[in-house]
Amino acid sequence: MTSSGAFFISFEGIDGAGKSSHIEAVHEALQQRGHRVLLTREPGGTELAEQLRALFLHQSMDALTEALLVFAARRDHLCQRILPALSRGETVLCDRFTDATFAYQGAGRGFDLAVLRQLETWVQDGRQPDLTLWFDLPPDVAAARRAAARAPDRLEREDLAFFERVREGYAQRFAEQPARFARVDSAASMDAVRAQVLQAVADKVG
Ligand SMILES: Nc1ncnc2c1ncn2[C@@H]1O[C@H](COP(=O)(O)OP(=O)(O)OP(=O)(O)O)[C@@H](O)[C@H]1O
Ligand SMILES: Cc1cn([C@H]2C[C@H](O)[C@@H](COP(=O)(O)O)O2)c(=O)[nH]c1=O
Repeated sequence: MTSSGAFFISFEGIDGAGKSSHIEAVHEALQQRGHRVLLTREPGGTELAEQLRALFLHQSMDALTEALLVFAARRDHLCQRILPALSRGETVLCDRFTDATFAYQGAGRGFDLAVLRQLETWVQDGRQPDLTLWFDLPPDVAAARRAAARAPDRLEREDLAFFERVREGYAQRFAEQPARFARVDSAASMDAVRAQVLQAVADKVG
């Protein structure tokens, strides 16, 4: 929590795990409790970062380029939107943040974690979410949900083994920083997932 009483909450998980389906419920619950809320996403959230997102999702590139693009987008997003919102006392709900980079580029692509840690330090200067909701779901279930919902983008065309590694990457971050994370069993029904999510937010925000 910042000195102004605002919270920074991130939503994480493999593609199709259910983040987007529940972020709006958190938004509404916090607004009903009187919070002013910034709802945003990564990569994205600013004009520049949204342009980087379009490149990231649709152009092929190597893992270092992926990492540099998402951290460049993150730097702009943090400086232009997230930090100013927190300073104004707004609570920030962010659909993905740096745990995604460790999970996708680190665990998924096998990119050097030490380099990612260095980039994380330069770009964020110690700033981490106050709470990270990790929507955890087996990759085969997530793939079936995605297939029923939409056409895949570049990352979503990766195979199940890739998403197993990404899931393991999230589990690793969870193990390293348990106080920051709440694991959500995303295999449960929509209503049961929403209840877990709202409880985790209430436990943190009060
Ligand atoms: N608990 C659930 N039970 C059944 N279906 C679900 C559940 N949660 C989400 N879904 C469905 O799964 C699909 C993917 O969900 P959603 O778009 O919220 O995932 P996501 O984590 O935001 O994915 P991405 O990160 O790739 O955008 C949607 O069609 C959604 O309706
Ligand atoms: C922040 C971030 C994201 N990604 C990947 C994860 C997803 O496949 C896409 C974003 O799409 P979504 O529908 O908004 O979830 O980008 C990544 O690989 N690395 C990152 O740091």
